[in-house]
Amino acid sequence: MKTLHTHVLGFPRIGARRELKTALEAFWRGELDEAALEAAGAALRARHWALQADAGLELVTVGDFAFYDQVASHIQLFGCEPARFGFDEAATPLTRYFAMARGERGGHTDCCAHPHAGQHSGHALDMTKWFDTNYHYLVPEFGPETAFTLAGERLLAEVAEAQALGHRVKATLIGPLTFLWLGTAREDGFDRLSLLEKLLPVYTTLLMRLKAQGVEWVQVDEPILGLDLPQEWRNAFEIAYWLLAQSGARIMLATYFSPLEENLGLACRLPVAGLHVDGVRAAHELTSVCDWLALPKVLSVGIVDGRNIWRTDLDAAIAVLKPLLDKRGELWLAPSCSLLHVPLSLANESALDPEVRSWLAFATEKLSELATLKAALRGAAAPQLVEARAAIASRARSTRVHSDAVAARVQALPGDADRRGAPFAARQVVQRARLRLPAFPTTTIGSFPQTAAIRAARAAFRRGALPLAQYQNAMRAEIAHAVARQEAIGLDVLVHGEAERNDMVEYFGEQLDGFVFTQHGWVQSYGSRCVKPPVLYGDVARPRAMTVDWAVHAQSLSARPVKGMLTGPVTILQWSFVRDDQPRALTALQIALAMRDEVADLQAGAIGIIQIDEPALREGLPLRRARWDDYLAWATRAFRITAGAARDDTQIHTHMCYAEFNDILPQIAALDADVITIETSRSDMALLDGFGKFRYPNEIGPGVYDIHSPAVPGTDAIERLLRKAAQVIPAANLWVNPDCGLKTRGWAETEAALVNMVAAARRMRA
Ligand SMILES: CN1c2c(nc(N)[nH]c2=O)NC[C@@H]1CNc1ccc(C(=O)N[C@@H](CCC(=O)N[C@@H](CCC(=O)N[C@@H](CCC(=O)O)C(=O)O)C(=O)O)C(=O)O)cc1
Ligand SMILES: N[C@@H](CCS)C(=O)O
Ligand SMILES: [Zn+2]
Repeated sequence: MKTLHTHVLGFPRIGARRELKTALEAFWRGELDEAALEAAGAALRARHWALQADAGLELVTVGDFAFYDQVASHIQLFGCEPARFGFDEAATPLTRYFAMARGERGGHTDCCAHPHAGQHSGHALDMTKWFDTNYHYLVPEFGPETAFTLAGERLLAEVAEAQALGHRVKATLIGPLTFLWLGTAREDGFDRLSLLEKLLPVYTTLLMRLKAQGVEWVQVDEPILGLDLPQEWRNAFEIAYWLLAQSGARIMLATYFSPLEENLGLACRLPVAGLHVDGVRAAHELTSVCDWLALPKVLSVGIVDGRNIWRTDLDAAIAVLKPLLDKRGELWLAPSCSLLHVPLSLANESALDPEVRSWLAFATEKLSELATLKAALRGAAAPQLVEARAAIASRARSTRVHSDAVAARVQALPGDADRRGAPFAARQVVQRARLRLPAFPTTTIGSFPQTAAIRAARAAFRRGALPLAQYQNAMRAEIAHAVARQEAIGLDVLVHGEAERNDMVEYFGEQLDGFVFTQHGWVQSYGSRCVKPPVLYGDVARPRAMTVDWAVHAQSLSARPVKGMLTGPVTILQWSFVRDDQPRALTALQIALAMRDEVADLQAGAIGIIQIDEPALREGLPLRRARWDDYLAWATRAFRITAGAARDDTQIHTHMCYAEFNDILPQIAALDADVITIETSRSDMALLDGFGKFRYPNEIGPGVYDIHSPAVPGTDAIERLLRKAAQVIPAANLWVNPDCGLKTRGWAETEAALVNMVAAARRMRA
């Protein structure tokens, strides 16, 4: 008799109507107390466990819920809150949790971070990308003084909560090695791995407590097994899991996002009861894992894509799974990774194009796919299989996916389409003559505060309560307001402020052919902040100009240059759900061609400076270094093709934030943007050293203040950073700007900060 089980590694927690966001933000505003916030969390957990149980999952997953971030929850669970916060005994766990997440002044509002020498002791934990996803986690801080205790009871309480609702439980934990890997050393040279010895006993105690509480399986996530690991980290796995095995808990070791490659044998050897592998990104390894993983260890196959929203081709999946099942006699079926990275449900997507909708599966629909696969593999009747087959066939033969015009344009693309006319040095001369900017020109990154009024106007427009013309007038007034304030502040290069954009990617997706967008397809980006990634289903084309009217309007209001503002092809690709029926490189090229036309139209509209944002260029790097070159070649070419429409006297800017750039500096230089603005303030300009050493040839705007905090930087502090920057970059090539856009900030602090920034630039000129 063959055994089949279905499970999930994790489930979205934000709620179908972003109930978690609403509750959190009300709590932070002081409108909800702790008990009410806890009740909102419990209601979401109960609902999500019920969805899992209703889909026939024998075990519901407990421990994937977090009020802000699952890594932060582990910091509390293991009692390693950084001492710098100086929490007093009276502080409740939730107060401490949100202080770590948002800073003691509650200012953390955006995505990226680096330790900053000048920050106050209660500043928020650093935040960075979770592997190659658009989710951001809070970075644990480790040092020789770090101690671990089983401090948080929340996980055990959630287990009891699920059991009280009648569920059988699989608990989920981040594994000890991944937890240490994801952290940062508070002092240079400190080896995080040296903490393993202190950490393991706490894991063992926790595993024993979970077992005693009746938890049948514990999923322990070690996604770092898909990375190029130093040998000492690989060695540590054997010792660590031998010790954890002493707990007697049944461990399902979970790997995802990347093939195991040289770690495959190691993962299969570890003394655990089961191994989960990513059957989408590491499909080619399934046979080897099946052979190497000795029975009676359980193999869990992540056969349903947890990172994308397409329906699974169930026949193809069955063809993969059947031989594995025949060989092993037991198989667990799951999504490839946690479903945190996809929206919750298609149920409320009434406005979605019905044909495209039939091709999709969000988290809830992925649960049904698991159920159908289980039934089909058992030989039971699975009527859903028929419907699924029809949808897959409809997508494969749809004439809407392919456009002859797009294919012809790609085919006819001249070999030099990714080249500007003259080299940078010559362009710099003509741009300087045209723009006549002072030394240390000041600018901002694009967005100004997305105020409640702006969002309310857009919400009213979408509801049909505000006519298009009135909405457009409201946005034009916001743009005029932003331009006037920038002139008053004394900035040299202005922006229109992006008031009309819901999101820097969704906005373009909505206007391009080949995309559809959802009404409720929210995916958590960090904390309460969400994004609604567009769905890129077909060949991309630009039916009409997307930003020109707004930019020309802004430019008409000022004699100073206004930067046109575009999102680059790699970032649009990276932050959308993209088609899986052609290489990402080709999709990026199609987007690049559409954005190239926008560059040409802005230029024709007399916009002399155009910024093409590529904050996701670094994030798109494959997790394995061996694949970097291929990715970087097509990604940088896509950018250059977009920029390639610019004349020599049109200045092309690009912007990147939250990334470690030093390992891809040659490729950043190869973008050949005339100016790059990057996030550097939180690293105290350390990030700029690489650009200096590399002798980065073009102009640079190193961010001089952190936009994640409401704190207003002083003129002296900004000047200090600029002087530091001028030591590594020729002063003639330096721009002055904040780290990133200001959309999450309020106007009062924005204005005060920019006034100081302009004053610092003037001092530098003097
Ligand atoms: C720069 N970042 C981005 C990433 N990915 C993107 N796709 N976009 C990005 O900008 N990844 C890395 C970082 C992550 N940083 C952020 C920062 C901020 C947010 C954020 O604020 N998200 C908003 C949602 C933004 C949005 O789409 N707004 C829409 C809808 C607004 C809305 O919720 N409306 C309400 C009604 C409001 C009212 O009546 O007043 C509703 O519809 O119910 C819009 O402006 O129209 C968030 O709120 O989470 C995300 C990532
Ligand atoms: N132009 C965008 C870039 C964000 S990374 C903004 O200013 O918000
Ligand atoms: Zn940015």
